[in-house]
Amino acid sequence: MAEQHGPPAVVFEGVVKAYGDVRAVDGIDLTIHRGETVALLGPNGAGKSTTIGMLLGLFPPDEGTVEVFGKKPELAMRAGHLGAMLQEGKMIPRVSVRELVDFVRGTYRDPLPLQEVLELAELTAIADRKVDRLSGGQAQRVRFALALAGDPDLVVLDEPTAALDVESRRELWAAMQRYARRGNTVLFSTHYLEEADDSADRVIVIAAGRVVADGTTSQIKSMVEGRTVSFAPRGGPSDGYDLLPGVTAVEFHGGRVHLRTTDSDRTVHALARADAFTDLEVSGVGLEEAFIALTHRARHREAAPEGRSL
Ligand SMILES: Nc1ncnc2c1ncn2[C@@H]1O[C@H](COP(=O)(O)OP(=O)(O)OP(=O)(O)O)[C@@H](O)[C@H]1O
Repeated sequence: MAEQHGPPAVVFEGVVKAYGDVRAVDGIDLTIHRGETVALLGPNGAGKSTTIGMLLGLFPPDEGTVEVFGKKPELAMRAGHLGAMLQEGKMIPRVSVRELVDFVRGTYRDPLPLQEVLELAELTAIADRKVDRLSGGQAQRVRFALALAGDPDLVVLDEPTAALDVESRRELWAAMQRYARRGNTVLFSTHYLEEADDSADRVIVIAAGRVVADGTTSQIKSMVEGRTVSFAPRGGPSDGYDLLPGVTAVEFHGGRVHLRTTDSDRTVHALARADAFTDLEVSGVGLEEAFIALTHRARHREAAPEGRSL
């Protein structure tokens, strides 16, 4: 992480945004420090785009405050601190990559040199090509170049690799990492833990409008790895599931006990010795299950802050 001078890159405090009855963002607090590369990870409809929209000052929160480098987002945007690459965004046809990038540079007070933008976004070789003749991956790198043109301190990318093939993803991430290595701050949203793992220092997991986990990729991965052992407890749930070998989390839903475990063999052996179950199932923990479990846990903590004892 770069040395900290001045206010953090991003601060959200108690931020809420609702669309009718849907609380798209439901009380988010977070701080992103200068120089961090942060992934906002979450399933469809988690609230990632709404969070990013408020961060860019596209619309205000209903409650709470958002600050970017200590300023309101609109002011940070106007001062050239922020560059954005959003999900949609048509490009003007019939101009070359170089002309388009140069045109957008011209709208900023203190832009990056043209060659530097083209190099950072790996566009030098295709600078003379018309923008309506590009592959999906190349067009996405042009959008990335446009986000960098004003030499922003923070660049925000909303699902930048959606609909890209593997090679185009790799090229876009390489471009993003080159920019981050200059000491800039990067925030991107994604559905994929692998992308976060390859490119981010930190992962903020959002589900149902809340931050449900925040840590390094290895911390987040350890929540996702392992297996779930679930069963109907014989004679009703009892105490001490959390003391079984390998068990890292215990949840109750649908009349069943769900144990997250790092060693399902030993967990199942211990349960069998205690003759504690019927209808046992062992399954891997995918990202979707991890999101659900994390969301469930966040809600549970809120409903019973002292936690449920077994
Ligand atoms: N303009 C809108 N009007 C009504 N509901 C909206 C609007 N924008 C978002 N929502 C709802 O708010 C919730 C959060 O949506 P958001 O787009 O922020 O999620 P997301 O995490 O970015 O999802 P995705 O990964 O699918 O882009 C969803 O339930 C969505 O349907």
